[in-house]
Amino acid sequence: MSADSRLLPSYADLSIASPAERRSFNALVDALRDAQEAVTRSRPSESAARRAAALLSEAAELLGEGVPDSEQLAGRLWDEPGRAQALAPPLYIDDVDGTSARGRVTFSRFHAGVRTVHGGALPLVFDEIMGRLATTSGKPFARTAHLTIDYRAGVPVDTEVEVFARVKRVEGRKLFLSSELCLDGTVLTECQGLWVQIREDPR
Ligand SMILES: CCCCC/C=C\C/C=C\C/C=C\C/C=C\CCCC(=O)SCCNC(=O)CCNC(=O)[C@H](O)C(C)(C)COP(=O)(O)OP(=O)(O)OC[C@H]1O[C@@H](n2cnc3c(N)ncnc32)[C@H](O)[C@@H]1OP(=O)(O)O
Repeated sequence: MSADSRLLPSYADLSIASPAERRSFNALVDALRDAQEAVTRSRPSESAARRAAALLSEAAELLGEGVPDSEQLAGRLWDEPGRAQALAPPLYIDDVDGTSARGRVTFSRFHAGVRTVHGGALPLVFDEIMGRLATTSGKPFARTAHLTIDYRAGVPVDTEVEVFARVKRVEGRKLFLSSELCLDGTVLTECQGLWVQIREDPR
């Protein structure tokens, strides 16, 4: 995937990894997501569960202790869905300008509560798209200060839904944003958020 700088936060650093390193790391994160989903969907025999656990442990051992967080790639591959970290659902951000953002996400059973998406998984997507909107187009680094979620209807798994976000108003360092997750034009979940631009960039 080629980076579109308009979609990236002002402080995004794409030079953190070479294209080959980015591709191979992203493939690893995809495989991790697949493993999360496969474990969630499975009801393995005792021996299959033990064998799968051994393979996953072997992968963790291969990766070792890791690097300091200032050098990790997870969460920093800005042009990859979900920034190449496996906690949040893979959000594709299609468009961001100074005042609005638009994306798509498909939740899977890994993120499900009872049949519909878990209420704790939805804020991951809102925080991600509003966080991106709060920090693109030359805006300084800002942190989430407050989120309010309204769950209007259950969000289905294995179904692509659209996510929209906009800046409602700016008061000094405070950015008030709103966002909603929609299926076929119906709002399923909505979120109001406050981002505060921090006084000093800690990174
Ligand atoms: C999903 C897993 C991801 C794993 C990723 C791995 C690696 C990542 C690597 C790089 C990632 C980089 C970017 C990530 C991109 C997106 C992430 C989304 C962003 C976040 O996920 S970030 C984490 C969660 N976030 C926090 O960790 C914030 C903790 N907190 C603070 O850091 C401070 O609290 C702060 C800075 C918020 C304010 O502190 P401060 O000292 O600068 O300002 P102060 O307190 O003076 O407030 C100034 C004015 O805001 C009002 N105000 C403040 N708080 C309010 C509240 N809660 N409700 C209502 N009003 C509030 C005051 O009332 C005052 O208003 P007024 O000026 O009118 O009086």
